[in-house]
Amino acid sequence: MPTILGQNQYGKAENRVVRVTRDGDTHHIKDLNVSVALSGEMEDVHYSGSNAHVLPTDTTKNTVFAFAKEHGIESAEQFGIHLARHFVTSQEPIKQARIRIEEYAWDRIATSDANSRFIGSDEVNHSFVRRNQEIRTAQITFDGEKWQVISGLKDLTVLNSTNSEFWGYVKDKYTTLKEAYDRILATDVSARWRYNWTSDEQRMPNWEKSYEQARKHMLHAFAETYSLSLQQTLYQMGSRIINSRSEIDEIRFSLPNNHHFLVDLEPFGLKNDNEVYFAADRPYGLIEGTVLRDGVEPQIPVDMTNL
Ligand SMILES: O=c1[nH]c(=O)c2[nH]c(=O)[nH]c2[nH]1
Repeated sequence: MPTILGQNQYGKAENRVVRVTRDGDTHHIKDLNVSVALSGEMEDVHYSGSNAHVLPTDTTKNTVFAFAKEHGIESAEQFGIHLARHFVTSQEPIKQARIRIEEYAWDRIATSDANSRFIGSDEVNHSFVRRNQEIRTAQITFDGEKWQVISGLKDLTVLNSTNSEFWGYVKDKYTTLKEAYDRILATDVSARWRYNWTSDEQRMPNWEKSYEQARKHMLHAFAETYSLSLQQTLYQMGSRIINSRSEIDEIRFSLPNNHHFLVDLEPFGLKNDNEVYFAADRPYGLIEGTVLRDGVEPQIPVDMTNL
């Protein structure tokens, strides 16, 4: 049977680059995991083994580290833009570059009481503690003309200990769930949002500010929504971001419902007045959805877990 080559891409995955910027005694760090995927005129290497069009994956790795020195890392998005532009414009056979980045945030360690970090007086200039689990993500794609930037975060764990209900749902012969009028609502937010910045002609968003603001709106909407379902909360979080940030047109969420079940303490003669819960880790409800600015076409993939 004759065969032909289909979609293909190559590059170095998971380049772990840590960039220290020294401002006198005060150091700043950016900690990234950068994956490069290049595609273009790569038929020959697959069909005949000719490497004439192949920039080695080893070189793509070196470029990541060299660019960390040469350009610094202002933001994950800006760093990805430098890299994508470089690969597409410097190598004729390369027609598209996709850069995926995870960023791990670090906080400064404060050496006196906990409040000092707000005052800033006792922060150690060069000692950091990794910020819980939350990971920032960015995917930058460039085809020589058009940009697509999808930023996001994952593992942002949030919980409301009240203001959440779930009732009025469909009941069939397999339904045992009791209606809840005051429950815990908890999830690990995974979100990806797409910028409407697509060309060098447009003014580039301030990536750091935009990330902070998107995260803030998401958290505020989670906290402020009196929730009748996680689906409703998802939509509130998404629409708050779209309505507040003109540079973002689309946002997709994947929200596990981290169930907290009230423990029956009757056998011990104790009343459980919404105080003691069993935090189940699986199975979990998985609520996913996209919120779009009216009139725009969705572009974030339905299964965005690899982004
Ligand atoms: O917020 C919820 N949405 C659901 O669709 C659902 N289904 C369920 O069993 N519990 C919940 N909670």
